[in-house]
Amino acid sequence: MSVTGLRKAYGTTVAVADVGFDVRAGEIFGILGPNGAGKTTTVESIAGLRTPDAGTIRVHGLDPVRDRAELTRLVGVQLQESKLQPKITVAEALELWSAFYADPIPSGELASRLGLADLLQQQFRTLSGGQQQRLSIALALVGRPKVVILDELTTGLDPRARREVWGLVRDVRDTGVTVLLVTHSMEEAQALCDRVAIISGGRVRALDTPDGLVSRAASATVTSFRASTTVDLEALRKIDGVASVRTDSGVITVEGAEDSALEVLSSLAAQGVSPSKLRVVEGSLDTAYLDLTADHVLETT
Ligand SMILES: Nc1ncnc2c1ncn2[C@@H]1O[C@H](COP(=O)(O)OP(=O)(O)OP(=O)(O)O)[C@@H](O)[C@H]1O
Repeated sequence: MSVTGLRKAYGTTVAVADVGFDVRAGEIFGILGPNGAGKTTTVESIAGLRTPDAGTIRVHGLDPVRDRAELTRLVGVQLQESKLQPKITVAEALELWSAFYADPIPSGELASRLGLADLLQQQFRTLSGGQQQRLSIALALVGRPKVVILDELTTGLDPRARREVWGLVRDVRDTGVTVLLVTHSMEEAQALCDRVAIISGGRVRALDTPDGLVSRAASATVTSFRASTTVDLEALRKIDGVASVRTDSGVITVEGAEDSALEVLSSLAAQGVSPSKLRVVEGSLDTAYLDLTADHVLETT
């Protein structure tokens, strides 16, 4: 799947200014970004649900606008907050969706794959958040798609239900389906995605593996320690690659590039300071994300 030069404005608001990326077959590709970044507009354009103003999208060679009918057979979509009729049962929803496809996955098989077998007669309104999400993934998979689009899949789920849903998404990927996942959650992107595009202000700001994004960020390494003697914090701030130095309740924390910890330790040695409770940890996607999405606002036409 490839997206090049995608642009979409609503009136004077430019939701997507210029977005491009390639998604490899069989990967979980994450689209991460703050509210209003243009994520939903991007994936709904890929699904053929919105018409871009400019740009080229190809999904297995198909143009989502021109080849809409064929595309719907190839792409399964679970859209943001997809709500079904409250009284529809799980079995009825699976049957209804199956009717759209020539060769659907049999309902019983799909229900047991997604842990819905005991819930078939239950009405949608009585399902828990996690069960509703499992059903929405099932509905996205009914037509044996090659690509599934999942938009804010685990928003509002408790930690156990989120992990369960993540396991299901990995299972889907492991059957060869390409997964395009929109998320706000750094933790989700780090746990689940093979590669992540960070979108902000309608543009791709970075695209890499989660680990690659962390190591590229200004705060790839976080070094913290206590010291019984005074530390020259200015000397630490001047070290090449150090992004920030702060003190909180006697703990000094230095964030910096990947190799900054060694430099920090040698500066402490030169100052005659021996640190205690020394910790050196890898920065998280959280800090990388904040570095990469700082201060981007949407453009206007
Ligand atoms: N149908 C629409 N009509 C008018 N403006 C829209 C429409 N859809 C989106 N927008 C605007 O376009 C911008 C991008 O919205 P979009 O939903 O694509 O972002 P998002 O990254 O998915 O946000 P969120 O994380 O909040 O869902 C926002 O400013 C939004 O208000």
